[in-house]
Amino acid sequence: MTQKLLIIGCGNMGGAMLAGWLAAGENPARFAVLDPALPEAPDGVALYRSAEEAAGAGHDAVLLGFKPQQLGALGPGLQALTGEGVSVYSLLAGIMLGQLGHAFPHAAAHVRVMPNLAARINKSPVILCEAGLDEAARTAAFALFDTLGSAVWLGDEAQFDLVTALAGSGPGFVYRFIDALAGAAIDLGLDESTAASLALATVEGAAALAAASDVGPATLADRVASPGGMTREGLNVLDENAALRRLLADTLRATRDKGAALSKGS
Ligand SMILES: NC(=O)C1=CN([C@@H]2O[C@H](COP(=O)(O)OP(=O)(O)OC[C@H]3O[C@@H](n4cnc5c(N)ncnc54)[C@H](O)[C@@H]3O)[C@@H](O)[C@H]2O)C=CC1
Ligand SMILES: O=C(O)[C@@H]1CCC=N1
Repeated sequence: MTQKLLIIGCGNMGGAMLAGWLAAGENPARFAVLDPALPEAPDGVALYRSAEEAAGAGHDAVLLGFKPQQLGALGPGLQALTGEGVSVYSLLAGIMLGQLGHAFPHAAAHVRVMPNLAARINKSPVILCEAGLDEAARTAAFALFDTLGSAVWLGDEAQFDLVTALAGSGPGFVYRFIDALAGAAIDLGLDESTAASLALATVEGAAALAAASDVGPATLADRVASPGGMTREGLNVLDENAALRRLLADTLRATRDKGAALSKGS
């Protein structure tokens, strides 16, 4: 079981995860941060500015939270922090288990971890894919990340970029949808603040209802569309030639394919 986790790069995503763990009641002393630019760490969490300083953290796992493009430059300087007995958890989009193994050859295990920003409120799916964990360590890793929402193991690493597009990048697409919904209402004559608050409240309520419901979103959509009523006219626009689905397929494809480019260093 991970006793102490050193977060290397604690920006938007690493910071959201740390906030989620602390909000769930984890002991701050279980965490330490290595980040040269973070202004301050939460109370009780040690903050180191260099790998040399962080060598005293007493950690048994690291969470890589810097940019994938930095792996080549930063990897060699992190060897002393990723030695025998240390598990490497990586948030680096596109970077494959084999590349992590090559970059950190002495680590006990390598794990790809894909959360999203809702980790901050313990509502993130967290997709996991590993090499080298024994059964007890797998159970402990799952429990650690499940605290941030709902962890799930992915058996086929070839699908990791696709699930990254869906669940890691996904909030970005949902935020665009909220803005587009509000923007469309503004275009049709509603004032800005009414449009923004109604769009957000509608998406929040609809998602919460879908999550609590024993029927799927398609059935719920049909329940919204009263026979002969207004909603069906709008659904028809979204459904014509699978317009929305095709747009989202293009969106996920472009996002997924960037993962392969990142793994090649671009
Ligand atoms: N932002 C998101 O929603 C998600 C991001 N990710 C992954 O998380 C990682 C970080 O992304 P963001 O948090 O968005 O970026 P960010 O730019 O907000 O955070 C990166 C952090 O790395 C730190 N850093 C830079 N150089 C460093 C060094 N030499 N040593 C230690 N730390 C260093 C920066 O100071 C910064 O705090 C990326 O690999 C990304 O693929 C994964 C899932 C979702
Ligand atoms: O945009 C990115 O590359 C990262 C990965 C998933 C969400 N943010």
